[in-house]
Amino acid sequence: MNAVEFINLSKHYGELKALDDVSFNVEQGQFFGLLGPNGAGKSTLINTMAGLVKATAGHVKVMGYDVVADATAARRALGLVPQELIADPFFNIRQLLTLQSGYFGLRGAKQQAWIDELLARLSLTDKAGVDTQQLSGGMKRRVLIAMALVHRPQVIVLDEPTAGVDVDLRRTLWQFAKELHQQGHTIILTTHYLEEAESLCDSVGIMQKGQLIALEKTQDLIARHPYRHLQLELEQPAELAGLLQQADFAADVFEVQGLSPVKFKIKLSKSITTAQLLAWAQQQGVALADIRLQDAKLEDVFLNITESTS
Ligand SMILES: Nc1ncnc2c1ncn2[C@@H]1O[C@H](COP(=O)(O)OP(=O)(O)OP(=O)(O)O)[C@@H](O)[C@H]1O
Repeated sequence: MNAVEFINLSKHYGELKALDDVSFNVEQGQFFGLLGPNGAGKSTLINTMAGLVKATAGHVKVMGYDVVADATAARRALGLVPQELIADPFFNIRQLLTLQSGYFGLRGAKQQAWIDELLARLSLTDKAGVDTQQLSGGMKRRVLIAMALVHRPQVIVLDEPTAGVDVDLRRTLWQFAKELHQQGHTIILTTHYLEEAESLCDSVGIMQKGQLIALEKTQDLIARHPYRHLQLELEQPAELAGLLQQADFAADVFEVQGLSPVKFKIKLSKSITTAQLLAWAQQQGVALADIRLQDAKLEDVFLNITESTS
């Protein structure tokens, strides 16, 4: 089953197409990364899903419920952790979470037990009685997460949750997100930290200029990337770029970056083998102190895709 369906979704602001006929699905149980450069349309897509932005055309369904026609059911299935806290500053954290529970008709001891668990998991237990206006930025971020999860939504959306947060909160957050995912929740994450996306997300979608330009399992997307990087350290300084231009595999060498007179970073085709490189170095009389081949990372793939389509 699909957790979220985006169906021919468009959002125009005058001439600007913030979303331009976007169609794709996020399957139930996925940890999905929504990536894209600034202004690509990620927040617009998420806000449309949460019913905060009205689409110019098209539909969004959350757990089968249309976010406009079945707004209440769709809202109940979704937990959005926004980038900023928009809440009454004069409530303390527990009051805020109890109030939020009330919006979903959730009351009683069982709900208070869940609020206690959320507070504990997000290291907020000590602060439960503190007014939100007295909280630091990182604490407010924790409250936002608790508010989004208070009704145990099936689909959890984390919109740039780690922008500007400290290492501790980052770890807490990822650990919690992984556990929620293991418990069967679908997680949609937008982030500019591609290392995080690579390690957490089983699938990613890449947006650019309001369109979806890639949608794939993270590992398949990385495996399809034609390049990798070679780190070379030489015993003696040498004009490596010139020598590589003469090699019979020169057409597969894309970039030679000198890090020092003896250290080089080379972008090359995956078709070149280590054996080929060693044979070439020996033939040229280039003595190697160290050789390291590094497969592409999600960041390389992301830059390659977004640069080639911009
Ligand atoms: N309320 C609005 N009025 C006019 N234009 C808007 C509005 N909201 C967003 N836009 C424009 O829509 C485009 C997509 O913006 P959006 O915030 O969805 O991008 P994003 O991918 O989330 O970017 P970022 O990574 O910077 O958060 C941008 O060009 C933005 O300026």
